[in-house]
Amino acid sequence: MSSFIIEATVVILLLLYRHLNKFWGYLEALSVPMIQENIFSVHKLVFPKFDQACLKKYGKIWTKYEGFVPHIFVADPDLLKEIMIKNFDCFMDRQHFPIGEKLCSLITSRSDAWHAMRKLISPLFTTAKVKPMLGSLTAVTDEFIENVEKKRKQGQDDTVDFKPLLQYLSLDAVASCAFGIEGNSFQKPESDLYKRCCRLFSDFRLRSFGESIAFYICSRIPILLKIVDFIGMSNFEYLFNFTKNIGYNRQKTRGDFIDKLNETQLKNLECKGELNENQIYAQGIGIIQAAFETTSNTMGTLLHMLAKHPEVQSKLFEEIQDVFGDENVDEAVTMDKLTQLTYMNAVIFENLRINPPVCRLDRTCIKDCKIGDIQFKKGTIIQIPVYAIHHHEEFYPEPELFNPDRFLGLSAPPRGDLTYLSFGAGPRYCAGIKFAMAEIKITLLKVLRTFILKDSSKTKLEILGGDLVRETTYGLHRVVFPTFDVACMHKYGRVWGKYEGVTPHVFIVEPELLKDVLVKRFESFVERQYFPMEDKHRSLVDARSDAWKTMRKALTAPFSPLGSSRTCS
Ligand code: HEM
Repeated sequence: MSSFIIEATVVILLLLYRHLNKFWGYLEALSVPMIQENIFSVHKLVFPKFDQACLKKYGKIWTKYEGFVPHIFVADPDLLKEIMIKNFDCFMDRQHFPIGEKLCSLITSRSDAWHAMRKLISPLFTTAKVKPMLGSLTAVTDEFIENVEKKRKQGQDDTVDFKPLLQYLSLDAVASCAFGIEGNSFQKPESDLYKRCCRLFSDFRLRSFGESIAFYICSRIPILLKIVDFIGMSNFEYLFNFTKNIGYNRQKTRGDFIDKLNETQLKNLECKGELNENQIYAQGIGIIQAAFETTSNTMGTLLHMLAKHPEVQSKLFEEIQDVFGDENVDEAVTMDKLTQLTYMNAVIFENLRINPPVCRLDRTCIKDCKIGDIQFKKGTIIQIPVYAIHHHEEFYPEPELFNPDRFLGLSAPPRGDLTYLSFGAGPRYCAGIKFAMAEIKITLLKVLRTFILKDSSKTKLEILGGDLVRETTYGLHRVVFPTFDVACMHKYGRVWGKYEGVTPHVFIVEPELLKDVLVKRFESFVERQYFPMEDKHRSLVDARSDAWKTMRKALTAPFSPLGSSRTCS
């Protein structure tokens, strides 16, 4: 008996040794740079910046072992095309986390389950499906604007921290459009739903040396991940029950995401379908996980970039005025109008290049496969350093420059060469892009019609370290000033008036009337607003009537008649 135990132990140890060593020497043989991981400082590591430094130092491919698992980092667009598109069947899955089949949504699903889930979810966020959601989106953005204004008044020096407000907005948008419920996040900012959504991301961050070490050990022995809950399983469980409850209690159909889940479950009961009940209602986790932080993060970084780049802000405002004129946005928003905002597309795409909310993508090799000189072994993780690719000089000259003109004329993000990866690539491309773009565009146009975003010493955007989902979280503070002119135009239309003391002032935005004042009837509006000063101090800028004519004639320098005010003579 005792010899049997010894033999069995030896066999088990040999099998374990063989299993753990199945990749022994694999990365070393690839003859590409291999890096060592500093396991003591993962909590301090800012992954996007670290990847950027690696790309610069090692070139477009580098590798490392995470425990016994080989990771290959690929920043080469041609190789990425092979992995993400041409050989998709060998690299279909994302990196696996042990969350169990019950809580597995489209995001975390693998192989056959992924096919069935994608078939279920893809048709739910097409342009035709997003159209009827525009009303709900505008209502949620109205509430957002009201709350920004409230916060601005409550705070000092017009500073508003946009981060939580944008999170409420994106949560309420998905709650109302997909789940058919009122999120009410602005009224109940500490709701369980909101807190769970935040924890989906914050629980996945390492904050200390101890957590770095614990995660290092647990990630090498996956069964421990189920005991030491690094993933935040209770958040997944909460969102699963949240979705199922809404599904079960739905009285009237609305043609939305929840109806689709219920419909699929009903068919399932009639004859067994490709997905079981758990897999169907787990999709709620995926939709919230995919929509919440990505969209709020994008809108936050966008507002940040616009505060830092007033020239882009003005150009965008002009485009919004061209498309919407003095129409009430709530009534005028249509998919067609949103499509006409082409400069806005370019601004959004450029912001997502500089600040991609998903800074790294990954794939697992599920079948041995050779591409070029590289033999990919089943079980290898492919890491795609999106942030580093987007900030690489070879792909984007002057990569740190915010230049929306790079994407002028594009109605969708570039998908040709794989140097632009904000929404991913290949068959696992983002399934909610149409919804995300509509939400971002409506928010932007409402913000810019109500406020002017200004930079201040408090304007801040930072990428937090130790983020294991590789999804960055930014702390955002901005200064906003509602502009009197913009607010009035919104309220009163293209012409309005006021008295300043006893002097009447007429404000004109109407282009035809402006043409009359500035050009056709120039003789009646030659002078700028009068400020008392001695005539001998008046230059061309403040000269009056005849004096102006004489000076203007004498000066040959180019001089534009554009001015902000004219006095009627
Ligand atoms: C600006 C906002 C968004 C960004 C930047 C974004 C980005 C991404 C990225 C990078 C991926 C991974 C793609 C890959 O692995 O190749 C992804 C996947 C996904 N996104 Fe989005 N997303 C956004 C908004 C949304 C919204 C609002 C929804 C839903 C309403 C959504 C639903 C999904 C789903 C379901 C997946 C998983 C697709 C699959 O695995 O087949 N996303 N998204």
